[in-house]
Amino acid sequence: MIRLDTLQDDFDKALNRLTGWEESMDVTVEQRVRAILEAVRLRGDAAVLEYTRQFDHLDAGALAELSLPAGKLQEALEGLPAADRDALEQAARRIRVYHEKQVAQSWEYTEANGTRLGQRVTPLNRVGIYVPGGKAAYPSSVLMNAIPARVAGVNEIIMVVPAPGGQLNPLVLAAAALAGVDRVFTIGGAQAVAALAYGTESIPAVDKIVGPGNIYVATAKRMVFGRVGIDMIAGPSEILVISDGQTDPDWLAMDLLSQAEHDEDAQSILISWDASCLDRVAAAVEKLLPTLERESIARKAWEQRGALVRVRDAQEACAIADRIAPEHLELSVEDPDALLPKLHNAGAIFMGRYTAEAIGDYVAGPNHVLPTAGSARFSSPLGVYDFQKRSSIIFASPQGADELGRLARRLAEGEGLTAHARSAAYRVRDADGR
Ligand SMILES: NC(=O)c1ccc[n+]([C@@H]2O[C@H](COP(=O)([O-])OP(=O)(O)OC[C@H]3O[C@@H](n4cnc5c(N)ncnc54)[C@H](O)[C@@H]3O)[C@@H](O)[C@H]2O)c1
Ligand SMILES: N[C@H](CO)Cc1c[nH]c[nH+]1
Ligand SMILES: [Zn+2]
Repeated sequence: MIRLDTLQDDFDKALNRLTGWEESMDVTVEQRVRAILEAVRLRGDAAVLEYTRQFDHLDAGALAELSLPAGKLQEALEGLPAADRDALEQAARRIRVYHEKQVAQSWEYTEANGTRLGQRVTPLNRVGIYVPGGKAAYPSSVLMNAIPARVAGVNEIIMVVPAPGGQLNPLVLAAAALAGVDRVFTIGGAQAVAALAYGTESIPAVDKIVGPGNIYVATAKRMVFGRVGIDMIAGPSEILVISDGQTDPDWLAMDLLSQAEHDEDAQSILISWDASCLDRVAAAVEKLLPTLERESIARKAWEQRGALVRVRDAQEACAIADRIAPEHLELSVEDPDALLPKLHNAGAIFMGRYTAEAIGDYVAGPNHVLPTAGSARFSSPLGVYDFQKRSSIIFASPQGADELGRLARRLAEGEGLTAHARSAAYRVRDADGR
């Protein structure tokens, strides 16, 4: 963990070192991912099987063996303890209700000359959803990925999830049944992203890949963008807490650790203008770390990428948070609404002391697939809009063709594009279509 103070001389440099980790990222990650993508592109199923053996210690003779039949998903749902099923169903319902508000509708308007202009919204045809599974199982990510896709009306949802050593949490399968996933392959990492992007003998290429993952997954998605759509860079988790020093330090420490326990690459930052708050939370983190099941992951993340930042006031805290653009931003202060107008860059904002980031991870309703690594400056949470696309609609009446054709011809001539000018002019009354 690093301690920073905005009053120190090298504050800017230190903050950049802390958060600009993509630039300092081991170049071998990029090289390794590139090699995996290329192997899958050229050798399809065989390469996917090799990497699955290597990274997930899962041996299969053919990729078909890594495809889960729908019956198995339903069986998992029916076999859940009642309390688990109830929690999953309540989460699914809340996520669906929230996302239904995001549905965009087609629209159209008509001009006086009969020209009609509009935008047609249609769902994507086939999407790939990545559900992480290397260090932990994420049934919640199944719901967060698949429900907005279903709400948008996507035709086919193909899910990939690694099953290290062949182990798969039944909640993951049950969530897939509940959310209406069409096909599941137990593959993960860059090889799964490549299979979805390029297609293999057994896995059809998709139109877009969405979902969170570790640095290998996030890098692979970035590299296949263009060949397929992607939602965003949703890499290792991040939390930034702004505290006024009045929240129980154990609460704050556990909020920081909740994201640290995801991954050694996760990031947890606390910002406060109350120096004693930083000390109390630092002590609470040390006290609570040994109580975690995933202590070693959380400790590594806290040691490598954790930070306690002292600022002069709330205004400065917001300016720094905006600069970091964290995935999750907790405003653990008396009046979070007063800070909101000063904040622009964050995947999700958790308002007030009682709003633990963890409820957003599971049940609040908004999506937990969120931009990381500063990409909240230009990306949004995963949503129904990621699964819808828009086509412009243009209908010209004879009178509209006449009026707009004259203008278009003029502008086309200005560009020296004769065919454009004549194409428009053919529909202009009394024009000779020169
Ligand atoms: N930003 C978000 O919205 C969000 C949401 C949920 C989870 N997450 C993040 O998702 C991640 C989940 O990570 P995970 O590791 O548990 O699961 P994962 O499924 O993302 O990664 C596991 C895969 O990584 C690949 N891999 C591991 N080591 C490798 C190596 N040395 N070389 C090449 N490939 C390798 C393997 O193929 C393996 O199948 C965490 O970082 C978590 O913080 C982010
Ligand atoms: N915090 C993660 C997003 O960074 C989502 C998650 C799923 N399960 C627990 N947490
Ligand atoms: Zn989490």
